[in-house]
Amino acid sequence: MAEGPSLFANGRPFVKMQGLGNDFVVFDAVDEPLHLEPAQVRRLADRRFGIGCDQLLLLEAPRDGDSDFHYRVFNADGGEVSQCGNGARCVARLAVDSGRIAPGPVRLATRDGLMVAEVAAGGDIRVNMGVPRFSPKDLPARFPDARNPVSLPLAEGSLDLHLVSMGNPHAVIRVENVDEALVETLGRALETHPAFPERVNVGFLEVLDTAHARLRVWERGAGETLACGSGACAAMAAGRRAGWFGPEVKMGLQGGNLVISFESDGGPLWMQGPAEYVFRGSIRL
Ligand SMILES: N[C@H](CCC[C@H](N)C(=O)O)C(=O)O
Repeated sequence: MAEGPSLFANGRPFVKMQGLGNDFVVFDAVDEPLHLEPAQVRRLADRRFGIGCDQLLLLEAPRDGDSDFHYRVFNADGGEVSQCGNGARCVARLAVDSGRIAPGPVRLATRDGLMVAEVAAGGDIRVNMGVPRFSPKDLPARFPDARNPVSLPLAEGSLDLHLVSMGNPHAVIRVENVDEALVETLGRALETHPAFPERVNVGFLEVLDTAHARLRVWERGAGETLACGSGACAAMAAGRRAGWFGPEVKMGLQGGNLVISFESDGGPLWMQGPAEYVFRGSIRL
């Protein structure tokens, strides 16, 4: 089919990828740096006027000797953030397939720290998501004291919020049944609550047993997604700290399952799950 030469000439190549339905537009900016304004990110993420995604990811050249790549995350609302777990699996897959590095672990540096990803048996990707942090100031979150969970007064009662930072802020709420959780109503209200100066991702966690749970996440800057990798890690960390979980949990999200495990008590969290290509293309920015 004739491509309509002028329409696609000089477009910037991109790859569309997804992890359990959390979807991404990925630009490989290792050899050719790319600067995007928030308005450009919003348009690229728009499912009618752009390509469409929950987050836009940049794979960049390393900025230090301790990493193979620098990894940047932008939410659909155009804001740059410091972590995206499902996205880390996708850029790790792209990095391995790009042939730029020898087979083996991929060291991804973010604004918040270093993550190591590797291809697991069966083709999934495993990512060391680092050590979860529980001090409200790490999110940041402003509450009268450093207690965690915090009880947030609402018109119809109060909510226990389990606060976790995975490099990005999460508030986890335990619910009896995720299918009946008020994900949009509460998610939207909490995302922009003044207690969270940088806003917050809101997880709704249904504990099935010490090794199984279900989770829905209202994501900062993207709304409810089919899966949230850092949200699954935050929910596991909160549940482990509260005594609900053992050292490994199969976390059931709308888009599928992630396996989240602690390497040791107080140690880093590992997240394992799929990372898939959807299509590639080019677009004039
Ligand atoms: N909305 C998140 C970023 C993406 C997180 C999610 N897609 C994941 O897989 O971790 C935030 O603002 O921190």
